[in-house]
Amino acid sequence: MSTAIPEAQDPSPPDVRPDEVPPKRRYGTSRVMRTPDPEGDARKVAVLTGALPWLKEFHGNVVVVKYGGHAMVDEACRAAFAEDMVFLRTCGILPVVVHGGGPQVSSMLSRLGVESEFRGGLRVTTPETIGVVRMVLVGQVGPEVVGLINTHGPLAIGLSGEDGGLFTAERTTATVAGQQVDVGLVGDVVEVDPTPVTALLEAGHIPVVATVAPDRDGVLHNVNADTAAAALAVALGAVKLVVLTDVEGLYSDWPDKSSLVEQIDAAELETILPTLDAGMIPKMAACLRAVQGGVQRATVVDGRLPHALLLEMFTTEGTGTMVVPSSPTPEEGSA
Ligand SMILES: Nc1ncnc2c1ncn2[C@@H]1O[C@H](COP(=O)(O)OP(=O)(O)O)[C@@H](O)[C@H]1O
Ligand SMILES: CC(=O)N[C@@H](CCC(=O)OP(=O)(O)O)C(=O)O
Repeated sequence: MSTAIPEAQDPSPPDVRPDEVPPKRRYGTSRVMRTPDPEGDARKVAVLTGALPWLKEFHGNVVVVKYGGHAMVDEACRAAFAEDMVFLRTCGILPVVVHGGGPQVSSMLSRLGVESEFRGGLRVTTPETIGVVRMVLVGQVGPEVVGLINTHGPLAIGLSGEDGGLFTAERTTATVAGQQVDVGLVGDVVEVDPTPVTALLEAGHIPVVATVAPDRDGVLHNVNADTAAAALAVALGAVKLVVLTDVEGLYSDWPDKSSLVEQIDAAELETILPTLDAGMIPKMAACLRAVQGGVQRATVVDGRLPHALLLEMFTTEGTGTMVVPSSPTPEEGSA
């Protein structure tokens, strides 16, 4: 008995939408003639082969990407961010997104007639405003980030620190001029149960995490997204934490733009941390926490530049500020 060969159907794979059919090389009658461009070709080949060591290094590993609220404002950048996440996943890397949304929370509070106050980079959060923080992060920004990624196919799934016991928070304070000051219902992450995130990764998804979390008594806390991203990166054994924000990186002499720090080790960062200002405090503290917790690299990258993340991850030069573990002292090195 012969098996009937099904008639040839539309050759496009079913998950490619008609308006997204990638440019194809054509064989047969409709050939597109290329203009010879040996220099251009050599550049393309150099970029592709230059990415190989990084593709090998990151393949099969978790990379936590903190997507800051200030990096979400431009449409082209949002689309590039979504492409980058899908690019990583398609390369066999496991991206986990932890999103912020500070400006979006502030704008909602201001529509409700509430002025935002930050101390040491942390939002002063009251029993009245925590509901607004949850509504904006879990109900608005999270689904928007999921939707952006899912224009490429059903990859992203959103969850928050409340889901599946992901985060347990503990009330924390902010540091202002060396003093600990109260900021209300703001938490640090003291426990992570990564199971809900690893289950999504194993199922081929891109988890998108919003950062509100209950404390041990079930009281909801507002967790800074940089802090949560670092805690999650450590718990997942991520190889890298990438923080997308609205500056080129860390300036040693803020706001002097010529003082961009390309690389800093954990010991140096620990020393300068008390001198930092505003939003950079939780951000750099998070990078420090990540590398001290075993994440090999934590980088702060300018999310206003489309595809800065790809540049950072797949080129030797990288971009932004990279935090690396402290080099061992001579005694430690010889031990
Ligand atoms: N030393 C510094 N280097 C870079 N940026 C700094 C520094 N000190 C303060 N900043 C400010 O921190 C901001 C980033 O923090 P934040 O606004 O909280 O970002 P995000 O919303 O991405 O978390 C920068 O836009 C800049 O205004
Ligand atoms: C305690 C605290 O400050 N929480 C932040 C959570 C969102 C966040 O971190 O957003 P960005 O990453 O965009 O700054 C806030 O309420 O603004």
